Amino acid sequence: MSAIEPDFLPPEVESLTLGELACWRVRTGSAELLLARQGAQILEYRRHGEPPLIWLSEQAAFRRGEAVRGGVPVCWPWFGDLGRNPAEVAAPRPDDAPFHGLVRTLDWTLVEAIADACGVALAFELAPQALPGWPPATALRLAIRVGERLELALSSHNRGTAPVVISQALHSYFAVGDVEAVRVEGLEGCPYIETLDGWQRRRQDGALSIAGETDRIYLDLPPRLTLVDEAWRRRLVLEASGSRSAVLWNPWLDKARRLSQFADDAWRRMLCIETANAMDDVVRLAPGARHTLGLTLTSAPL
Ligand SMILES: O=P(O)(O)OC[C@H]1O[C@H](O)[C@H](O)[C@@H](O)[C@@H]1O
Repeated sequence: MSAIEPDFLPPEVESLTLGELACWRVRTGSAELLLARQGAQILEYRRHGEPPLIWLSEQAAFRRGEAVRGGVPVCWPWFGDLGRNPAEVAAPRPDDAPFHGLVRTLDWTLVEAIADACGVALAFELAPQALPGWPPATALRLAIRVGERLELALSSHNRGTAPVVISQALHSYFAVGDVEAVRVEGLEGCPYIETLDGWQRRRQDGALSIAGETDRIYLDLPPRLTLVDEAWRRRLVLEASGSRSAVLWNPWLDKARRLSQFADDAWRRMLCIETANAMDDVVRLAPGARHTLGLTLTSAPL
């Protein structure tokens, strides 16, 4: 695994520094992507002449050791509170287990940046030994393809001799015109865990509208979810692979005031739909096995 030297980046990829973070801006004929080395975190994605698809907080702080609010933080090798995960995920438990795992604040290595007629392909890697306190030898690679659409593929490869169980998420913050005028289709009839009411198991009735704080883990999902945005007259289509679960999150008014890097009224402009492997959908990797969590994002006018 060797890092790409800045001189070998294609002209579509520009290095820049935002606050304390090394970043890249990728410009293709159809879209622009901003991303940080820390966490291999996508910060923003927009197609030319359109509002952003992936939201970046107006109060984003670009600090070392802290995930940037917005974009697509990678949650791995556990999602959320480790203590809430199935016991098999919690097995190699570090003493101080941060929320959303270990990798969103580490520096990944950019190992690939290739431009072609359709866009730009990038890949980041994180070596197994990068995770002190978490012994399983599991290598991570995040492949990103940016152009007319955005494609993400997060691969976990168990290079050790013991099985590894992980939970994870591509914690995508989607930009919306007005969260009170969106609905999410594809969840109908699916079971979910209502984390705001004792982690009870419930079942979704109809499409989901957002009318208050929302923090749910949906299970048994179909591959396609659609975010219908009436205010911006567009639909975002999320095609997941290697995943049957997703976390739907909006902090609403009260939690917005408690969140870091988040304006009091920013809840109205975002909705997280986090393509995941969570709870019943955790990933079991036998020695030598590999799993890829994928998301393809497209959008079309309503
Ligand atoms: O503030 P963070 O650690 O980035 O977490 C932000 C959010 O992530 C997920 O969506 C969780 O389900 C939420 O409960 C949490 O508030």
